Amino acid sequence: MTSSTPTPVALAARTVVLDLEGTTSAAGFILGDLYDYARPRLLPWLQEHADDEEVADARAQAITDAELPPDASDEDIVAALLAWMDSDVKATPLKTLQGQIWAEGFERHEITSQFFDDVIPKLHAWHASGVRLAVFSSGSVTSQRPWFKYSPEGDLSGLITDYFDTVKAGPKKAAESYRTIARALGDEPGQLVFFSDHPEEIAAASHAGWQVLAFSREGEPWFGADFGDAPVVGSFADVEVSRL
Ligand SMILES: CSCCC(=O)C(=O)COP(=O)(O)O
Ligand SMILES: [Mg+2]
Repeated sequence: MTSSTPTPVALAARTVVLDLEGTTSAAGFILGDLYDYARPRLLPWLQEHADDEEVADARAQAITDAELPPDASDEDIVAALLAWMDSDVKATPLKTLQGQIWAEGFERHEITSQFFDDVIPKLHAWHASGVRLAVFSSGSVTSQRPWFKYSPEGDLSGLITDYFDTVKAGPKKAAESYRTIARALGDEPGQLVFFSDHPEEIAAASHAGWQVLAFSREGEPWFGADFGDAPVVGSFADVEVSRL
C-alpha cells in the first residue's frame, strides 16, 4: 500500500480572501440543507416583499437573465430560479433572494452554517497572528454575515473584517473583480491570497496579480480539477499563513 503525505504550503499575506462553497464548506450542505430551506420560500418571499427595492431589482434581473417576458408572473420567475438552483447556476438575482431568505432563517435559528473540521482552528490562528480575513463568495453578503455569525462553533463574525459578493465586486471568474477587492481593502495585489475550489476563479485572481491557493477536496465538485500552476491542497491543515 502506498501512502502520500500532503505537501504543506507556507504563505505570507496581509489578507486571506475566502471562497465558501467547496473551500471552507461542503457543497453538499449548501446545495442540500440551505437550498431545501430556500426552495419553498421563494414564491411567498417574492409575493410578500414586492415593495422591497432589492427584491424588485432581483425580480427584474431574473426576468432579463432568464429571458422571460417583461410581464412574467411570480410563478414564472420562481420556475426559473428553481431551474438555476437545480444546476447550481450562481445567478446574482437568485443569490440575492436566497440570501434574504437564509438571513431570516439564520436569525430564527432554523438553519446554521457548516465548515469543514480543518477550517475554524486555522481561521482563529491566522486572525490571532494579525492576518486579515475576508470573504468573496457568490452567496450574497446578506447571507455571508449570518453564515459566520451562526456557525456550529458559535459566532465567528469577529474573525472576518470584509465581505464581498458578485454585486459588490463583480463576477468571480473576472480578474477585474479581484482588482476591485484589492482597491477596497487597500492592499497591493501580491499582498492578498485567494483560497478557492474553482479553477476559473483561481485563474482570474492569479491574473489580477494575487497569490492563490486551490482547494481540491475529496467529494467536492472540483476535486481533481486542473488548477494550472497554482499550488493545490486538500485541507486548511496543510496551510500556514504568516502576516506579510
Ligand atoms: C453564504 S452561504 C451560501 C453560499 C452560496 O450561496 C454559494 O453559492 C457559495 O458559492 P461560492 O462562490 O462560495 O463557491
Ligand atoms: Mg467555491
